[in-house]
Amino acid sequence: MLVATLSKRLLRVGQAKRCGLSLRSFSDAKDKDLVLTSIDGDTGVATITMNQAPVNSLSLEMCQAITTAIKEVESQPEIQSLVLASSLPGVFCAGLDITELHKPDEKRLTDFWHSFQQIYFDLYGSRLATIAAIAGHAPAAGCMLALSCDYRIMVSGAGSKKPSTIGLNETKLGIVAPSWLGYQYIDTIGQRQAELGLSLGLLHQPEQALAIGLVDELVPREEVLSRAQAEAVKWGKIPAKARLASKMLARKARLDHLAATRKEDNDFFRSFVTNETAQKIIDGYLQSLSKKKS
Ligand SMILES: CCCCC/C=C\CCC/C=C/CC(=O)SCCNC(=O)CCNC(=O)[C@H](O)C(C)(C)COP(=O)(O)OP(=O)(O)OC[C@H]1O[C@@H](n2cnc3c(N)ncnc32)[C@H](O)[C@@H]1OP(=O)(O)O
Repeated sequence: MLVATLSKRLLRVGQAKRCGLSLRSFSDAKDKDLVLTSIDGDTGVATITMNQAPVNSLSLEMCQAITTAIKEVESQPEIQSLVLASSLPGVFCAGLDITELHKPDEKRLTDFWHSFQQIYFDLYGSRLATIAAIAGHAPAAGCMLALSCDYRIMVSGAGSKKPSTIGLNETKLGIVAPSWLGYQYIDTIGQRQAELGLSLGLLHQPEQALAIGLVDELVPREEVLSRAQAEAVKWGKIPAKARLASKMLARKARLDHLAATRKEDNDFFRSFVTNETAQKIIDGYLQSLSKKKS
């Protein structure tokens, strides 16, 4: 459906190359592709679409695929803006893939957290203007992806029986968000709302998320992607160097801090997750997710 809706406006690889662009289009995508990248040939806006059913959870491979896609787009000097979207109806990204944390292999766990940190560097620090098209749930690390963008457009909850939610719900699971993610939250919604949200593990419905500044706009579901792409065109027209310098005013110190403490952060994560108590929590949480289904 998404492919059909968009393909008219997207470049095939050959066309992209003739325009000096060399990204894959949706029409070249294989079902196994974890993310799909396309460029609108008219506007030059790139769209990276997360495509890992059922919930776009961030496995090691998914994190690496997102990073590769961002780097691929960034390597095209003509492209100034990027939309991050999901191909799944109702879910933007369910956060970290919890199965990565369950009885983990230490080496893979280290690589996994490294790849998650890398998304923070690549997306939060991107030279591109980045717009999140949040047409579904975005808990925890899913919220982090949205927070790492410059502008967030979410599906409206009006009239929906089960509105999508966004927020950092880690404490509800008995865990704590890493400090760099916590600071992203504070920097975006302010100290008080972040304290409330983090302490209570709140997942906000769209109207509440808009009220506290966690997202910037709400639109009906069918308009989320097109509205994000239109916003990306607007951001792409701002002089790039000035736009990037302004972004870095707010973000550079945070990025530098994680760069300087990256290994400690990974060591802490690894020792936290492999601890027996955390493993019990993770085990229980995985069971509760599958029980919910049955
Ligand atoms: C939990 C302990 C972690 C310990 C970590 C320790 C240290 C520090 C790290 C701190 C940072 C954490 C950041 C995170 O991102 S933690 C992950 C938080 N994410 C969530 O709590 C979301 C969980 N998922 C949901 O709430 C829902 O799935 C949903 C996103 C609202 C979508 O709902 P729905 O459409 O109804 O889909 P289902 O619930 O039926 O799920 C379908 C399918 O997907 C599996 N699944 C869902 N989420 C995850 C996930 N995050 N990781 C892996 N798998 C997930 C779910 O189990 C179903 O699978 P089956 O079809 O096989 O049953």
